[in-house]
Amino acid sequence: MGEFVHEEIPSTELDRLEATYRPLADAVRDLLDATIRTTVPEEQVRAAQAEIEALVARLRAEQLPGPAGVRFNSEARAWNWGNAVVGLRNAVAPPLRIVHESAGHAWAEVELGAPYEGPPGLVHGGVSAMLLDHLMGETASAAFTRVTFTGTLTMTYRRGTPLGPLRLEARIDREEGRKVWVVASIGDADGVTVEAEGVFIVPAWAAGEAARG
Ligand SMILES: CCCCCCCCCC(=O)SCCNC(=O)CCNC(=O)[C@H](O)C(C)(C)COP(=O)(O)OP(=O)(O)OC[C@H]1O[C@@H](n2cnc3c(N)ncnc32)[C@H](O)[C@@H]1OP(=O)(O)O
Repeated sequence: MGEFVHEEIPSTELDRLEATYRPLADAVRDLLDATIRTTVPEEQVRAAQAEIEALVARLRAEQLPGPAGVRFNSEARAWNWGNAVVGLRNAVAPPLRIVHESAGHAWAEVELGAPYEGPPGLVHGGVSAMLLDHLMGETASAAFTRVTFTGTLTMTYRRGTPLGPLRLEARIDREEGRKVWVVASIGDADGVTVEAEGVFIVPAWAAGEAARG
């Protein structure tokens, strides 16, 4: 596993960098959607592909050796720009903007479009699980006061989740030692579509205990 890296970038500088990268990722998100939905003639597709390949080469002129990782500074600011769910620089991430209502209760509102489709017009079940997994993990981590990893995640798909505006909600149900049970849901305007229950675990290494053999 990679590490949580301490990197001393001042928060004001992070704000500036985020203002630089957010519109870039938003433009690439739009590109994902356009790639799925375009009906322009074939020669236009080939011309667009060549321009995209040139842009990729320009961006790759200087880049990190691997994934973005999770970083934090001494001002208690953490950033995970590549994260699959909340990553500001990850065009695959919606990205989810999570509100920590209190330690142990979080929610997010998101609009999912064509890149998240599974059954026609509906959110892919794996995408629902991915979004809830992350929201539940952050919730179990009690607004970043501890590290938890998903141990077991159980999904119940009550009805199809339509693409479009959705609300996700998660709460800590109970705790026992290093185990944290979290319940969560996704809903549309007509009510709940997906429910989830998960056991999130503060790993032995993060709790300062020796892992059991
Ligand atoms: C602050 C940052 C916030 C960011 C939030 C991000 C959210 C993202 C959520 C994720 O997607 S995390 C990635 C997916 N999950 C993983 O990759 C986890 C991989 N597995 C592990 O790292 C370890 O197996 C794990 C941390 C889950 C447990 O390792 P430990 O060595 O700490 O467990 P240990 O064997 O000591 O067991 C501790 C307790 O947990 C129980 N347990 C262990 N593994 C379990 C499991 N998989 N499911 C349910 N319970 C489990 C175990 O029975 C025991 O219960 P008891 O205390 O009652 O005896």
